[in-house]
Amino acid sequence: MLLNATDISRPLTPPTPIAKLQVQGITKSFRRSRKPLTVLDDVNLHLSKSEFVCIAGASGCGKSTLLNIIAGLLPPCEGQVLVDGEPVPGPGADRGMVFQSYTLYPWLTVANNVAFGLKLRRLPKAQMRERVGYFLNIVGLSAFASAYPKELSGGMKQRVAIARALINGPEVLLMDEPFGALDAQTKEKMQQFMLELWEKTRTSILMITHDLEEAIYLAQRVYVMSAHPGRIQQEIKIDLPPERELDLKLSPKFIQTKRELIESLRAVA
Ligand SMILES: Nc1ncnc2c1ncn2[C@@H]1O[C@H](COP(=O)(O)OP(=O)(O)OP(=O)(O)O)[C@@H](O)[C@H]1O
Repeated sequence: MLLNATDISRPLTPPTPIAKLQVQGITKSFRRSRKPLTVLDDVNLHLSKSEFVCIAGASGCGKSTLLNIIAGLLPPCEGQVLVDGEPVPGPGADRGMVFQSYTLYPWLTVANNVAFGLKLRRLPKAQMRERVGYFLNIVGLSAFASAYPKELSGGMKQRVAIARALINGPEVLLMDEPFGALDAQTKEKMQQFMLELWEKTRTSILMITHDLEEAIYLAQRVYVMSAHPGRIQQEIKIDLPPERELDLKLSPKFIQTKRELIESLRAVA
């Protein structure tokens, strides 16, 4: 279902009474050649509890900038980010982040990479071991606890990064093109893995992707961003069953949804 943005200064779908994540009026400018460049202009969106939402948009429209602001890694010029109705002043354990590039520490084992955030929180060792074991099991890497990142495939590295983000019990998992560097087959496996993970954990997930099929396959809603400046232009509700197998990608409804999304992206190009 395609919702047109008649007034982009307002959120397209009103958030549930208290959204898990709310982005209100975010504007961001950078200085380029001594002139201000507005990259994001009055961006509003929300993520409900246990929802999986994707953001799609042309390269350079400000998706990563937006996600970095939500993560608290960049300050906005205007606007605010709220988690459970509370404004967040900077980075926090309530928002876990997974980046496109592999960000594991090469000198640490898989288990120690996953445990890294917990070590900063000085949890007791036994509790730490138990939590690491639990999340390694969730991402299917129990057998690789003692391996080093160089011994892992790209998909396995991203599963470690996801476990590392989840172990801190974030309210929201933020993912910036996490499978962008993977080959098509591994990517499909990771998409299935993400759906299984989401079913198991019901974590609220906000994910950026260039891949329209990926967005439709994974998300319940897709925000389409326009560029120069970056704005939320449209919101597409993905009206597909919650249980999704790969064959769904060949169904008429999936193809129709993809067509809507392509047209939506063309309209904002
Ligand atoms: N620190 C910075 N200083 C100046 N300009 C920046 C900075 N960071 C991002 N930009 C500019 O902001 C715009 C948006 O960049 P951003 O990386 O957020 O886009 P994107 O939609 O994530 O792109 P892609 O899909 O290619 O990753 C680009 O024009 C980029 O050059």
